[in-house]
Amino acid sequence: MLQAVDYQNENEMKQLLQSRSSEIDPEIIVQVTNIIEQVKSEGDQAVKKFTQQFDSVWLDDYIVSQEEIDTAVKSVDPFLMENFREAKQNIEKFHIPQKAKGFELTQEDGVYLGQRVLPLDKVGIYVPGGKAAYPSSVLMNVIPAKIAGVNDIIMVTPPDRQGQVNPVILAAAAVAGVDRIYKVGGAQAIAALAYGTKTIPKVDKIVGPGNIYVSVAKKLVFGLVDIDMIAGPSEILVIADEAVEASYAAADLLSQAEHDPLASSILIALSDEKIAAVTKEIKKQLAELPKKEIASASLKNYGYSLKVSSIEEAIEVSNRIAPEHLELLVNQPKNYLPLIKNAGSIFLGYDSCESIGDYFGGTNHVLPTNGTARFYSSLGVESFVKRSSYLHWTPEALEKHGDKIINMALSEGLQGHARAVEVRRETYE
Ligand SMILES: NC(=O)c1ccc[n+]([C@@H]2O[C@H](COP(=O)([O-])OP(=O)(O)OC[C@H]3O[C@@H](n4cnc5c(N)ncnc54)[C@H](O)[C@@H]3O)[C@@H](O)[C@H]2O)c1
Ligand SMILES: N[C@H](CO)Cc1c[nH]c[nH+]1
Ligand SMILES: [Zn+2]
Repeated sequence: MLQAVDYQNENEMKQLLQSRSSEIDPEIIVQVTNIIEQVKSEGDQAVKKFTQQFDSVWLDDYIVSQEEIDTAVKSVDPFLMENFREAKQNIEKFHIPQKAKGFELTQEDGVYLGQRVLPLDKVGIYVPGGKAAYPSSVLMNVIPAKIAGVNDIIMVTPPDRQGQVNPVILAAAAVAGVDRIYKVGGAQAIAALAYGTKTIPKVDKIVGPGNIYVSVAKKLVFGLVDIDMIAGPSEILVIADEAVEASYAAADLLSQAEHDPLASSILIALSDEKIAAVTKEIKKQLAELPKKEIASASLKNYGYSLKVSSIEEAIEVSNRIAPEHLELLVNQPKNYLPLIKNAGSIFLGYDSCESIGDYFGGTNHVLPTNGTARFYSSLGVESFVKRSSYLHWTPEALEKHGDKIINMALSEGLQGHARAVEVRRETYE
């Protein structure tokens, strides 16, 4: 159920670290490139053609109307609508302080220079269709964009065979404040957002998870537009001390395993007894899960247990793995926070299960996976802004420092750069 790994054995650790990184099938790259090229040249016609081919529905008009949104909102359980609104408030509270401010420096001789922080104008949000519709992901993607001040938030999501979008997704989009919604999914949706069609505007950045066709398309259009990250299957690493209830650790490991057969769940504990108790609990709880086939496939392939001799050692191992979610189910968890270097989001203490962060706590659940927490951060307000710098110089400053600029330009053989300073200085008398 959980494969035991000896973390002091370099080969076993290496295998654990590499176990899910896989090459992309070249045939998929060719197929997605072809879809992108056709959307680029044929626009809406190609979008409709691919929607018919892959989603089995022809749509003359693929804009979601206000009426469809209103009907969806009315159809959703009022308590769930309340939950969305309260979650929104919590997500806003956490994300508002992320707003970066610009600055300006004033120097001698009337020189000033500064940096502005500007929101992106248009952002495309991909919301997966398929079996698992996550309205919580709509909130997590849209709310930071709103706080950043993005002008136009455009959501794309595949239609079902009747040409409809899941009402819960539309309701979450209404709560979050999406500006427009289109019924299109897959690589054709990404291409439409990157190049624009008569119906869909070209955006500056595309965010949101999706299947392999969506991920490959995002990689291929990166550069023409920005993208957030390639969010892979979910991961959780639980560090359990001797005091934690085995049922807590087991439930939390299963909570991510139920997402995907490729999800990864790792338990690090201080004794064989604790590992055995958690494993026993996993078996018990698994039997009661509706998604038991997915969870057990995930645990079979990517479920691991490691025994260490201290919490500090557990954190060292976790830093090497750089998990998407790290739970510290230990006494006095905050004492260990300074030791954690690589983790997408950290959950501190026995009562802080990861699902709080998935839905309601306020932190973002769009997080780096597959070891990329070493260098990527979670989605946030900063994902939806850009920085722009400015500078003002005066004749006094150029008189004083012009020689240095000329000298540096000439050292690079760039006469033209030097000249731009010289022509000005020649006019100062
Ligand atoms: N990290 C997260 O927060 C998070 C949240 C939700 C979902 N996900 C992931 O997103 C993915 C959702 O996948 P999905 O398939 O259910 O929905 P999706 O919306 O990503 O993909 C559906 C689209 O794929 C396209 N497609 C399907 N088969 C194709 C084919 N053979 N060739 C070309 N295009 C094809 C279709 O156009 C269809 O509209 C899953 O991998 C899931 O784990 C991640
Ligand atoms: N845990 C997922 C990200 O890894 C996000 C999610 C959405 N709904 C439930 N969970
Ligand atoms: Zn989750």
